[in-house]
Amino acid sequence: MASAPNPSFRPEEARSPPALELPTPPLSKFKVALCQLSVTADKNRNIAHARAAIEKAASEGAKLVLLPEIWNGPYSNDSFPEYAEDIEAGGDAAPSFSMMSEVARSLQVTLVGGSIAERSGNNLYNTCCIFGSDGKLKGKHRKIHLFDIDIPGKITFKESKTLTAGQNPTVVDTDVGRIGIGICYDIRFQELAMLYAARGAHLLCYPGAFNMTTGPLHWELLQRARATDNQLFVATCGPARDTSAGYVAWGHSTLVGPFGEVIATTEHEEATIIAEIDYSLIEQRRQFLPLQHQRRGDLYQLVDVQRLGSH
Ligand SMILES: NC(=O)CC(=O)C(=O)O
Repeated sequence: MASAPNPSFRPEEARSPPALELPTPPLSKFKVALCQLSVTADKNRNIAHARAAIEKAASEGAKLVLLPEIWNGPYSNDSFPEYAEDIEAGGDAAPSFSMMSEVARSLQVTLVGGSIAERSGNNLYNTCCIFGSDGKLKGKHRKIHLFDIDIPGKITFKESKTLTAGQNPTVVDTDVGRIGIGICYDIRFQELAMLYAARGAHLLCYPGAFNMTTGPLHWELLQRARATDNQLFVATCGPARDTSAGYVAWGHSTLVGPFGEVIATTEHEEATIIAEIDYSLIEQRRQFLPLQHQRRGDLYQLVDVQRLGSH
């Protein structure tokens, strides 16, 4: 049955929530590095290894470097407490954190530091630290959606056994644009990506370690969906696959452009992808396909509760 047109519909009021203007970043065309690292049980080795990968990426011209989810130790509930760092205390209590800050400053790169387990009081979080090219902490994203799944005969994992969920979406302004951050399972929640787009993000970064059951079906699909729906860049970075590990990661770190196109990707071995991001493509794609102006805000709305709360 055909429905009657909504007489109160005004296309110009239909964006939900009102999209912010895309800010002009200091750099709008630059190289990004996705460091798909091998991870062992030796934390000191992992830290030195990550540092060497960041240095190599910077020497090849990368201005933005991404690390994988949980890169300083094994991805397991048994390991999270052992490898966790007290980021607020810093220094010896946070050697991974200190290395990232120091290397970002000395190489003058923006660093989306994958994630590490963070200890804060009695809680543990799966936390991504984002450093500016001056080495200062620009933002800290605690994984909002914990990875609790049970696919019988395939994979059961409950991050909530040891981890606490973060409470805040994270958008940071950097030399290389406005970046929205999610960690792995966060990529499954389109509302978060839409919120970041509405807040003017150019790029969404998801450090992630999908697995051998969901990875083949969902990993690339979700990245391309987030990029296509929101018409922005999406970058992901996972650990290299270790088939002897308790949790076997899918790998396949990838950069996707605002038309849903895979710009660069890799398989499951250790690798660093260096690729170019050109933000002028965002405006171009949005002109070709003006989704922001065609949303039916009279029929559905995304509510940004943090922006509502601040008024
Ligand atoms: N490991 C994760 O957080 C997510 C994942 O593997 C999945 O969503 O599948």
